[in-house]
Amino acid sequence: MTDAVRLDAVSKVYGKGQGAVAALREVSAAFTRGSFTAVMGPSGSGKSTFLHCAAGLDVPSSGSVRLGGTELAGMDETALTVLRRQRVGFVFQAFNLVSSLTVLDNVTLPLRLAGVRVDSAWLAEVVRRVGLEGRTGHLPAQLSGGQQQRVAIARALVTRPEVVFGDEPTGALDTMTARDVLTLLREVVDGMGQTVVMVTHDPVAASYADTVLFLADGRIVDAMAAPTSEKVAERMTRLGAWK
Ligand SMILES: Nc1ncnc2c1ncn2[C@@H]1O[C@H](COP(=O)(O)OP(=O)(O)OP(=O)(O)O)[C@@H](O)[C@H]1O
Repeated sequence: MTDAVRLDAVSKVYGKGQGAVAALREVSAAFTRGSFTAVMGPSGSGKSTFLHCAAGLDVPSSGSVRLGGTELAGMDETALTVLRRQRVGFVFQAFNLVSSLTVLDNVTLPLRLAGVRVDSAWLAEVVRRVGLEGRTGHLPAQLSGGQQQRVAIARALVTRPEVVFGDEPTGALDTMTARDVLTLLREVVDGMGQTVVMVTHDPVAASYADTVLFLADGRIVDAMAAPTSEKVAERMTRLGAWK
C-alpha cells in the first residue's frame, strides 16, 4: 500500500556560503496510512523544517517527498498550493481561525477555496466527531481554546486529506484541554483512519502517538514505538533537549 507521506534523503540548506545552515540532512521517513506520529527534538533540530518540507510548504534542497504517491519535487507554487489545499490538513498552535466567520464557515473554508462542493453528510460527520454539534453558528471568540482547536481539526479533516500535520497543536492549551484534543486526534486516527504527523515539545502529547521520531541536528536519530511520556522524556534528556 502507498504510504500517506514518504520522504527520501531530504536535505534542506538555508542560505549560502559561510552562512549556510543545514536544517535537514538526508532525512528519510515513511508514514503509513492510519498512523499517528510525533516528531520531537531539541530546539533548532529541524522539526519545523521537516514538517514544512513534508507538507509542501517549503521546498527541499534535495531529496524526494511523496504525498500519497505524488512526487512534490518539480511542482510549481500553483500546483503545490492546490495540493496543500486539497490533500493536506494543518492544525497550528494558534488555531488560525478566521474571526469573522462562524464555526461552520471556518470548517468549510478549505472546500470553498478549492471550489469543491460541500458533502453535507461528511460535514455533519466531521462536526459530530469533533464534538461541535450545536456550536456551528458561533464565532471563534465565543468558544474556549479547546473548542477553537476542535474547529481547526474539523477544518483540517473536511477535505479528507492524505495527512493532517500538527505544529504544536496543544501548545496554547492548558493540560486538561490538551488531553481532550490529543484524545480527539487519537480518535481521528483510530476511528477515521486518518494519518496524523505532529511536532511537539511535550512528552505527554507524544505519548498519544504510535511512534515518536527524534530529530537532532537535522537527522532522525531514533524512533520509539509505543511511547510513554517517561520514556520520551528520558530520550529527550539524553539528546540534551532540556539543559
Ligand atoms: N528561514 C530560515 N533561514 C535560515 N535558517 C533557518 C530558517 N529556518 C530555520 N533555520 C535554521 O534551521 C535550523 C532548524 O530550524 P527549525 O525551525 O526547523 O528547528 P526546530 O526543531 O523546529 O526548532 P524549534 O523547536 O526551536 O522551533 C535552525 O538552525 C534554524 O536556525
